[in-house]
Parts: sequence; structure tokens; C-alpha cells
Amino acid sequence: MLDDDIDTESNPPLRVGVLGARGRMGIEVCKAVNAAEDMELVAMVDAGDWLFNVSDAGAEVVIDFTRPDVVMDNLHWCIDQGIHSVVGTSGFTPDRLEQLNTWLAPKPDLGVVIAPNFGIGAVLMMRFAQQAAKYFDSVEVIERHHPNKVDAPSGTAVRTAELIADARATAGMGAAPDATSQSLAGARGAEVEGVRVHSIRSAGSIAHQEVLFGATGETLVLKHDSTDRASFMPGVLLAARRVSDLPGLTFGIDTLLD
Ligand SMILES: NC(=O)C1=CN([C@@H]2O[C@H](COP(=O)(O)OP(=O)(O)OC[C@H]3O[C@@H](n4cnc5c(N)ncnc54)[C@H](OP(=O)(O)O)[C@@H]3O)[C@@H](O)[C@H]2O)C=CC1
Ligand SMILES: O=C(O)C1=N[C@H](C(=O)O)C[C@H](O)C1
Repeated sequence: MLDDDIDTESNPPLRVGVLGARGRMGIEVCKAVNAAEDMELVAMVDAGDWLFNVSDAGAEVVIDFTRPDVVMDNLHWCIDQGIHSVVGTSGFTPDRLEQLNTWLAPKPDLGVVIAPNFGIGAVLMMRFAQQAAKYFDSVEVIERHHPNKVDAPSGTAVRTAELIADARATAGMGAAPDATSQSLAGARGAEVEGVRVHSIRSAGSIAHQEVLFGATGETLVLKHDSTDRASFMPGVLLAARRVSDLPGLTFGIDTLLD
């Protein structure tokens, strides 16, 4: 559904390098790139491997699913090398995005696409949450992930909370009127721009989120489940195909879907 018209006759395959290639997402990305007729997987790099494997192999686009603590160094290197990047790794604060813009400034033709979530359903959930936000006084985000996730809250939950907070501010709404008092630290979750976010880590889970809205006499629950990491691949491949035509920094894949 997200496939572009792919002309494999006249165009040489897109040369792709994957960072974090031995991780949960990296393995899935390598599989998806290998299966894409218009792409060639030219480099697989994981912790301890030499980044220059990517440039030596002539990669045009790097796909990074590594860790929040290493992704900025990877991106700095890719930008220096003039390689476009598609990034799923979480942990992008406004400061980090500003830093990336500084690094990108002298490279006007280079593209970086960063998405908190490449799943189409998750992108729509965030969009719907943003639309619903101004109609409900109460809102909380509950995310659930596999037990080995390194960060909490998830990047998706943070982005969802930011979008909700923006929509509430635009509508002139204040903070949610609900009690924040707690007799045990953490019971009311973490606060992201005034929106409560709750993180669950559990065996048997992959990536799940609910956004719970409340108003007098009614609730609205937006729920999204990634039950397989394959769910992220159409979005990742779409971004890889488009990134060279998107100079500068693109945050989220919303604009690529419309
Ligand atoms: N945007 C999206 O749609 C999605 C985003 N994610 C995000 O992607 C990231 C990765 O998730 P996941 O695959 O589950 O994590 P994993 O821990 O399974 O994979 C990360 C891999 O990167 C490796 N790595 C560490 N440092 C480097 C480095 N400097 N260069 C290259 N590789 C390195 C790790 O090695 P080692 O284990 O030895 O450290 C590991 O193999 C997370 O931030 C997660 O939140 C996940 C799913 C979807
Ligand atoms: O670590 C994961 O698994 C995921 N990470 C991303 C996030 O932090 O939001 C995207 C998705 O939720 C899966």
C-alpha cells in the first residue's frame, strides 16, 4: 500500500547500509531491504563494527536502528560522509534536532528522515490523537513494549504527548484538570508537556499504545498494536526511497503518506 511506483528497469538499485543490523529491528530491516527489488543491501554494521564499511561499500542511504546513546555520533558521521539517513532510533529531543540542523546546514542536498514510529497505524493514531485533543479535558497515554526496550517512555508516546499538548495549547486549554497527587512515586506516571504517560514493559509484547481521552459522561480510546516488527517496514522502505528528494531534516513520515 505504501509502495511507490518502482521502476527497476531504468534505475540502478538504491544502495543501502543498515546500522544496528544485528538488533531486533536491524534484522527485520535487512530482510526487507533484501526483499525489495529496487534496493541492494551493501553494508550491515553493528556495535564494534567499522562505520567506514558503509562508505567503502558506496551506500547512498543509511538506515539506523541502534540506540539513543549512539545515534547522534552515527548521524554526525553520515552527514560528514554525505550519506542520506533514515532513522528509527528513539531519543530525539528538540536539542538533538537543532544540533542535526546545524550539521546539515553546509550540506543543502542531504536528507535525514527521523520517525518516532514507522508504522502506518501508529502514525494515524498520533494524527487522530492530535485531532481529538481539543474536545476532551482528560487525556493520558499508556504505552506497552517488549521487556528489553532500553528507553521509557517510548519515542512514540513522547511524540503523541507533544502533539496533544500542542493541540490543547492552540485550543487555549490548560492542563488536564485531573488529580496528580500520589501516595507512591510514579503512580501517576511521567509528565510530558503536561500529559501523563505510563510505560509498561512486559514479555509477550512488541509495541502497543493507548491514548485515553475523557469528558463528562464519555471516554474515547485510541489503540494501536504492532504485533510484528514487519509492521514498520513499509514506512522504513518508503522513507529510504524518498530521503534523497527531501533535503534537510524531516521529522515523522506524515508528509510522505499524503
Ligand atoms: N521508529 C520506529 O518505528 C521504531 C523504532 N525503534 C527504535 O529503534 C531502536 C532499536 O530498537 P531494537 O532493534 O529493538 O534494539 P536492539 O537493541 O535490538 O538493536 C540495536 C542494535 O544496535 C547495536 N548497536 C549499538 N551501538 C551501535 C553502534 N554504535 N553502531 C551500530 N550498531 C550499534 C546494538 O548492539 P548491542 O546490543 O551490542 O549494543 C544492537 O544490535 C530503539 O531506539 C527503538 O526504540 C524500534 C522499533 C520501531
Ligand atoms: O523499542 C521499540 O520496540 C519501539 N520503539 C519506538 C518507540 O520508542 O516509540 C517505536 C515503537 O514503539 C517500537
